[in-house]
Amino acid sequence: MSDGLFLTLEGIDGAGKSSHLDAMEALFKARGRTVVRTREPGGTPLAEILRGLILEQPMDPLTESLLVFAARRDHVVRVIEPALARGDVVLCDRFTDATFAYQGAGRDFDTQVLSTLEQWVQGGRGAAGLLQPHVTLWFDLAPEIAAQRLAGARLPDKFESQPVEFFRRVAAGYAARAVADAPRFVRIDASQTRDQVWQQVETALVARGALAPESGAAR
Ligand SMILES: Nc1ncnc2c1ncn2[C@@H]1O[C@H](COP(=O)(O)OP(=O)(O)OP(=O)(O)O)[C@@H](O)[C@H]1O
Ligand SMILES: Cc1cn([C@H]2C[C@H](O)[C@@H](COP(=O)(O)O)O2)c(=O)[nH]c1=O
Repeated sequence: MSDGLFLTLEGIDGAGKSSHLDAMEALFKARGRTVVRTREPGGTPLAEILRGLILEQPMDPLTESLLVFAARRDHVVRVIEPALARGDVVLCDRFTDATFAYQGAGRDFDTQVLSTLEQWVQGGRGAAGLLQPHVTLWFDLAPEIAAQRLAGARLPDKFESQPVEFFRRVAAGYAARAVADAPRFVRIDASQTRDQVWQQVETALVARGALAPESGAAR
Protein backbone atom coordinates (compact mmCIF):
# COMPACT_ATOMS: atom_id res chain seq x y z
CA MET A 1 0.00 0.00 0.00
CA SER A 2 1.13 3.55 -0.71
CA ASP A 3 1.87 6.40 1.67
CA GLY A 4 -0.66 8.70 0.06
CA LEU A 5 -2.24 11.27 2.33
CA PHE A 6 -5.88 12.33 1.98
CA LEU A 7 -6.52 15.67 3.65
CA THR A 8 -9.86 17.50 3.56
CA LEU A 9 -10.97 20.99 4.59
CA GLU A 10 -14.51 21.51 5.82
CA GLY A 11 -16.70 24.24 7.24
CA ILE A 12 -19.64 26.45 6.38
CA ASP A 13 -19.41 28.86 3.45
CA GLY A 14 -17.08 31.74 4.28
CA ALA A 15 -15.33 29.94 7.15
CA GLY A 16 -11.94 30.67 5.54
CA LYS A 17 -10.84 27.23 4.27
CA SER A 18 -9.71 28.24 0.80
CA SER A 19 -7.58 31.09 2.16
CA HIS A 20 -5.04 28.51 3.42
CA LEU A 21 -4.84 26.15 0.45
CA ASP A 22 -1.88 27.86 -1.23
CA ALA A 23 0.18 27.78 1.96
CA MET A 24 -0.74 24.16 2.66
CA GLU A 25 0.25 23.12 -0.83
CA ALA A 26 3.58 24.96 -0.46
CA LEU A 27 4.22 23.29 2.90
CA PHE A 28 3.90 19.81 1.42
CA LYS A 29 5.82 20.65 -1.74
CA ALA A 30 8.69 21.98 0.37
CA ARG A 31 8.88 18.49 1.87
CA GLY A 32 9.17 16.89 -1.54
CA ARG A 33 5.57 15.72 -1.78
CA THR A 34 3.51 15.79 -4.93
CA VAL A 35 0.25 17.59 -4.19
CA VAL A 36 -3.05 17.05 -5.96
CA ARG A 37 -5.22 20.02 -5.10
CA THR A 38 -8.89 19.48 -5.76
CA ARG A 39 -12.39 20.27 -4.57
CA GLU A 40 -15.93 19.00 -4.24
CA PRO A 41 -18.31 19.08 -5.82
CA GLY A 42 -15.88 18.98 -8.74
CA GLY A 43 -12.35 17.82 -9.44
CA THR A 44 -12.99 16.16 -12.83
CA PRO A 45 -14.52 17.54 -16.05
CA LEU A 46 -17.76 15.64 -15.41
CA ALA A 47 -17.90 16.53 -11.72
CA GLU A 48 -17.32 20.21 -12.54
CA ILE A 49 -20.33 20.12 -14.88
CA LEU A 50 -22.39 18.57 -12.07
CA ARG A 51 -21.05 21.25 -9.69
CA GLY A 52 -22.55 23.94 -11.91
CA LEU A 53 -25.95 22.26 -11.67
CA ILE A 54 -25.71 21.62 -7.92
CA LEU A 55 -24.68 25.19 -7.09
CA GLU A 56 -27.12 26.95 -9.40
CA GLN A 57 -30.24 24.87 -10.06
CA PRO A 58 -33.11 24.47 -7.59
CA MET A 59 -33.77 20.78 -6.87
CA ASP A 60 -35.13 18.54 -4.14
CA PRO A 61 -32.72 17.16 -1.51
CA LEU A 62 -32.61 13.62 -2.95
CA THR A 63 -31.71 14.92 -6.41
CA GLU A 64 -29.06 17.15 -4.83
CA SER A 65 -27.62 14.24 -2.85
CA LEU A 66 -27.56 11.93 -5.87
CA LEU A 67 -25.77 14.54 -7.98
CA VAL A 68 -23.25 15.24 -5.22
CA PHE A 69 -22.45 11.54 -4.87
CA ALA A 70 -22.37 11.01 -8.67
CA ALA A 71 -19.79 13.81 -8.91
CA ARG A 72 -17.91 12.25 -5.98
CA ARG A 73 -17.77 8.82 -7.59
CA ASP A 74 -16.16 10.22 -10.73
CA HIS A 75 -13.74 12.23 -8.59
CA VAL A 76 -12.81 9.29 -6.38
CA VAL A 77 -12.26 6.86 -9.25
CA ARG A 78 -10.46 9.23 -11.62
CA VAL A 79 -8.48 11.48 -9.29
CA ILE A 80 -8.39 10.65 -5.58
CA GLU A 81 -7.70 6.91 -5.59
CA PRO A 82 -5.04 7.06 -8.35
CA ALA A 83 -3.29 9.94 -6.54
CA LEU A 84 -3.26 8.09 -3.21
CA ALA A 85 -1.99 4.93 -4.96
CA ARG A 86 0.93 7.00 -6.33
CA GLY A 87 1.69 8.24 -2.82
CA ASP A 88 0.63 11.83 -3.46
CA VAL A 89 -0.93 14.28 -1.03
CA VAL A 90 -4.58 14.93 -1.95
CA LEU A 91 -5.65 18.33 -0.66
CA CYS A 92 -9.41 18.42 -1.10
CA ASP A 93 -11.67 21.42 -0.41
CA ARG A 94 -14.73 19.55 0.99
CA PHE A 95 -15.71 15.88 0.78
CA THR A 96 -18.47 13.68 2.22
CA ASP A 97 -18.70 15.49 5.57
CA ALA A 98 -20.12 18.39 3.56
CA THR A 99 -22.91 16.15 2.28
CA PHE A 100 -23.88 15.10 5.80
CA ALA A 101 -23.68 18.74 6.94
CA TYR A 102 -25.42 20.45 3.98
CA GLN A 103 -27.85 17.84 2.62
CA GLY A 104 -28.25 15.88 5.88
CA ALA A 105 -28.39 18.62 8.53
CA GLY A 106 -28.99 21.70 6.37
CA ARG A 107 -31.71 20.22 4.18
CA ASP A 108 -32.86 17.74 6.83
CA PHE A 109 -32.38 14.87 4.37
CA ASP A 110 -32.32 11.22 5.52
CA THR A 111 -28.78 10.41 6.72
CA GLN A 112 -29.42 6.67 6.31
CA VAL A 113 -29.79 7.26 2.57
CA LEU A 114 -26.60 9.34 2.64
CA SER A 115 -24.77 6.53 4.46
CA THR A 116 -25.92 4.05 1.82
CA LEU A 117 -24.71 6.32 -0.98
CA GLU A 118 -21.43 6.77 0.90
CA GLN A 119 -21.00 2.97 1.01
CA TRP A 120 -21.65 2.69 -2.73
CA VAL A 121 -19.33 5.54 -3.69
CA GLN A 122 -16.48 5.11 -1.20
CA GLY A 123 -16.74 1.37 -0.57
CA GLY A 124 -15.95 -1.64 -2.73
CA ARG A 125 -12.34 -1.67 -1.51
CA GLY A 126 -12.48 -5.00 0.33
CA ALA A 127 -10.49 -5.07 3.55
CA ALA A 128 -9.46 -1.43 3.02
CA GLY A 129 -13.01 -0.41 3.96
CA LEU A 130 -14.59 2.94 3.14
CA LEU A 131 -12.39 5.55 1.54
CA GLN A 132 -12.15 8.34 4.13
CA PRO A 133 -9.78 11.27 4.60
CA HIS A 134 -6.83 10.64 6.92
CA VAL A 135 -7.26 14.09 8.43
CA THR A 136 -10.12 16.59 8.21
CA LEU A 137 -9.53 20.21 9.19
CA TRP A 138 -12.89 21.59 10.30
CA PHE A 139 -12.96 25.40 10.16
CA ASP A 140 -15.50 26.23 12.82
CA LEU A 141 -17.01 29.72 12.60
CA ALA A 142 -20.28 31.28 13.74
CA PRO A 143 -22.61 31.64 10.73
CA GLU A 144 -23.13 35.34 11.48
CA ILE A 145 -19.38 36.04 11.16
CA ALA A 146 -19.11 33.92 8.01
CA ALA A 147 -21.98 35.88 6.45
CA GLN A 148 -20.25 39.17 7.30
CA ARG A 149 -17.03 37.94 5.70
CA LEU A 150 -18.84 36.88 2.54
CA ALA A 151 -20.98 40.01 2.22
CA GLY A 152 -19.88 41.79 -0.94
CA ALA A 153 -16.96 39.39 -1.47
CA ARG A 154 -18.61 37.63 -4.44
CA LEU A 155 -21.97 36.89 -6.04
CA PRO A 156 -23.68 34.35 -3.76
CA ASP A 157 -24.52 30.92 -5.21
CA LYS A 158 -27.54 28.79 -4.26
CA PHE A 159 -26.06 27.74 -0.90
CA GLU A 160 -24.49 31.08 0.00
CA SER A 161 -27.93 32.67 -0.51
CA GLN A 162 -29.44 30.52 2.25
CA PRO A 163 -30.53 32.23 5.52
CA VAL A 164 -28.40 32.09 8.65
CA GLU A 165 -30.69 29.38 10.14
CA PHE A 166 -29.63 27.03 7.34
CA PHE A 167 -25.96 27.58 8.23
CA ARG A 168 -26.70 27.04 11.93
CA ARG A 169 -28.00 23.57 11.00
CA VAL A 170 -25.01 22.95 8.70
CA ALA A 171 -22.61 23.99 11.48
CA ALA A 172 -24.40 21.63 13.90
CA GLY A 173 -24.08 18.89 11.27
CA TYR A 174 -20.31 19.40 11.14
CA ALA A 175 -20.10 19.36 14.93
CA ALA A 176 -21.95 16.03 14.99
CA ARG A 177 -19.62 14.54 12.36
CA ALA A 178 -16.62 15.72 14.39
CA VAL A 179 -17.93 13.95 17.48
CA ALA A 180 -18.75 10.78 15.54
CA ASP A 181 -15.23 10.51 14.06
CA ALA A 182 -13.11 12.43 16.55
CA PRO A 183 -9.75 10.82 15.61
CA ARG A 184 -10.06 12.11 12.05
CA PHE A 185 -11.25 15.65 12.81
CA VAL A 186 -9.23 18.65 13.94
CA ARG A 187 -11.28 21.67 14.96
CA ILE A 188 -9.80 24.96 13.79
CA ASP A 189 -11.07 28.09 15.54
CA ALA A 190 -11.74 30.06 12.37
CA SER A 191 -12.79 33.22 14.22
CA GLN A 192 -9.15 34.15 14.78
CA THR A 193 -6.98 36.27 12.48
CA ARG A 194 -5.70 34.71 9.26
CA ASP A 195 -2.20 34.30 10.75
CA GLN A 196 -3.55 32.67 13.92
CA VAL A 197 -5.72 30.31 11.87
CA TRP A 198 -2.67 29.36 9.80
CA GLN A 199 -0.73 28.62 13.00
CA GLN A 200 -3.52 26.26 14.06
CA VAL A 201 -3.45 24.54 10.66
CA GLU A 202 0.32 24.04 10.75
CA THR A 203 0.23 22.80 14.34
CA ALA A 204 -2.54 20.32 13.48
CA LEU A 205 -0.63 18.94 10.51
CA VAL A 206 2.48 18.44 12.62
CA ALA A 207 0.51 16.84 15.47
CA ARG A 208 -1.19 14.40 13.06
CA GLY A 209 2.15 13.38 11.53
CA ALA A 210 0.98 14.69 8.17
CA LEU A 211 4.23 16.55 7.51
CA ALA A 212 6.51 13.57 8.07
CA PRO A 213 8.29 12.85 4.76
CA GLU A 214 6.55 10.22 2.60
CA SER A 215 4.11 9.01 5.17
CA GLY A 216 0.35 8.90 5.50
CA ALA A 217 -1.02 10.55 8.63
CA ALA A 218 -1.32 8.50 11.78
CA ARG A 219 -4.94 7.77 12.61
N1 LIG B 1 -9.30 34.69 9.52
C1 LIG B 1 -9.98 35.54 8.72
N2 LIG B 1 -10.41 36.72 9.20
C2 LIG B 1 -11.14 37.56 8.42
N3 LIG B 1 -11.49 37.32 7.13
C3 LIG B 1 -11.09 36.16 6.61
C4 LIG B 1 -10.32 35.20 7.36
N4 LIG B 1 -10.08 34.13 6.57
C5 LIG B 1 -10.66 34.39 5.38
N5 LIG B 1 -11.26 35.61 5.40
C6 LIG B 1 -12.06 36.23 4.31
O1 LIG B 1 -13.36 35.62 4.38
C7 LIG B 1 -13.86 35.37 3.07
C8 LIG B 1 -14.13 33.87 2.93
O2 LIG B 1 -12.89 33.16 2.97
P1 LIG B 1 -12.65 31.85 2.10
O3 LIG B 1 -13.05 32.06 0.67
O4 LIG B 1 -11.27 31.37 2.36
O5 LIG B 1 -13.72 30.90 2.80
P2 LIG B 1 -14.20 29.47 2.39
O6 LIG B 1 -14.40 28.71 3.62
O7 LIG B 1 -13.26 28.87 1.39
O8 LIG B 1 -15.60 29.79 1.71
P3 LIG B 1 -16.44 28.91 0.65
O9 LIG B 1 -16.52 27.54 1.18
O10 LIG B 1 -17.75 29.60 0.63
O11 LIG B 1 -15.71 28.99 -0.67
C9 LIG B 1 -12.83 35.91 2.09
O12 LIG B 1 -13.21 37.21 1.72
C10 LIG B 1 -11.55 35.92 2.91
O13 LIG B 1 -10.65 36.91 2.46
C1 LIG C 1 -19.12 18.77 -1.27
C2 LIG C 1 -20.45 19.41 -1.04
C3 LIG C 1 -20.62 20.78 -1.15
N1 LIG C 1 -21.82 21.33 -0.92
C4 LIG C 1 -21.96 22.79 -1.03
C5 LIG C 1 -21.18 23.57 0.00
C6 LIG C 1 -20.85 24.87 -0.69
O1 LIG C 1 -21.92 25.77 -0.49
C7 LIG C 1 -20.81 24.48 -2.16
C8 LIG C 1 -19.40 24.41 -2.69
O2 LIG C 1 -18.89 25.70 -2.77
P1 LIG C 1 -17.37 26.04 -2.32
O3 LIG C 1 -17.26 27.52 -2.56
O4 LIG C 1 -16.47 25.25 -3.21
O5 LIG C 1 -17.18 25.69 -0.91
O6 LIG C 1 -21.42 23.21 -2.27
C9 LIG C 1 -22.90 20.56 -0.60
O7 LIG C 1 -24.01 21.08 -0.41
N2 LIG C 1 -22.75 19.21 -0.47
C10 LIG C 1 -21.56 18.60 -0.68
O8 LIG C 1 -21.43 17.35 -0.55
